[in-house]
Amino acid sequence: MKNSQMLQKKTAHQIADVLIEALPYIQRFKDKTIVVKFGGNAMVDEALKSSFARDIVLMKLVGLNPIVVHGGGPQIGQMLEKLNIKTRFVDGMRVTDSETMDVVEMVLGGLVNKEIVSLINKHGGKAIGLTGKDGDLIRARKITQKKPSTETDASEIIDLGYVGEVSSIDPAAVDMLGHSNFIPVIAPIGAGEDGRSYNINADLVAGKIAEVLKAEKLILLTNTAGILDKQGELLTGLSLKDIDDLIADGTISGGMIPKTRCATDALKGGVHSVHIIDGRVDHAVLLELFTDQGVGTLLLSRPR
Ligand SMILES: Nc1ncnc2c1ncn2[C@@H]1O[C@H](COP(=O)(O)OP(=O)(O)O)[C@@H](O)[C@H]1O
Ligand SMILES: CC(=O)N[C@@H](CCC(=O)OP(=O)(O)O)C(=O)O
Repeated sequence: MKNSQMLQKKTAHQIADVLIEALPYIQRFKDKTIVVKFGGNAMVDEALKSSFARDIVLMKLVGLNPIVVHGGGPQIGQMLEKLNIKTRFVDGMRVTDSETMDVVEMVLGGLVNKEIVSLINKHGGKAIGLTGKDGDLIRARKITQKKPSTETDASEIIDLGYVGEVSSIDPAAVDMLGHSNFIPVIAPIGAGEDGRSYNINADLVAGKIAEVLKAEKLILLTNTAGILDKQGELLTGLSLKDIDDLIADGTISGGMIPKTRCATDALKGGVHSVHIIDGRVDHAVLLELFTDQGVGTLLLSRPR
């Protein structure tokens, strides 16, 4: 046999090995709901966006029920900059006045949502984009943030404007789509009791949706290898108690705070596992779901 033929044969066998490695995972997760949050920072590279979209299409084709929730923080930031509107964050939350809210709704519900929908469709899926307003999916309530150092001082309450948390989810629309041929793609905007739109951190929305849909897994893609310790080393497995300790000692900060808070809420609400994984890695979602190695940080309600 020629060298090139031998090489081809080896590659074919390697492909077969990979497929067989995936088989027990495909069987285990068949018909299970997997909520995947696609983060703004993991969303800036064209090739990665395309590999993400293909992962989602493959998940659906092999019988899983993927639900995509997306962010778009960097994209909102770019648009605000173009429009000369200043922006700032408090503990990972964007302070959102009425003008900023209009931009958030246009960018998340328009540009970003439709881009992801188009990419999934381009790769053979049938995605349907929703904001929390569609089908009355997400009701929001305004949140206020206290300055951590002066928790008892009422004058230190910071008004974040139109920033919300999820007050309720009506999963009917997502359930209907997910259990048919469609892949729901959700932008994190909620409707307030006052009829206004509220800007909700996408991780919080993903966590609540996972909880309400009784998802098997919640996968949060981000722009780091996972949760890192103070030396920058990846923490591969964490329990609820570990997370509390890491927030208290400042190891987890900034945008990682809402991410881990939503993870703990989801775990307490019955989601089996939460994975914080590196969205900068090609096919990160498939690696997590269908290979023995797993990637990133696995969060479980109790230590293993
Ligand atoms: N312990 C930690 N491990 C990893 N990242 C952390 C940690 N603490 C804070 N961060 C910050 O959190 C960021 C991820 O949050 P964020 O930027 O909101 O992500 P995304 O846009 O993907 O939702 C990381 O890029 C990092 O700067
Ligand atoms: C309240 C709040 O901060 N909302 C976020 C919503 C988008 C988001 O969460 O995007 P990422 O997942 O890309 O960070 C924002 O305005 O940036």
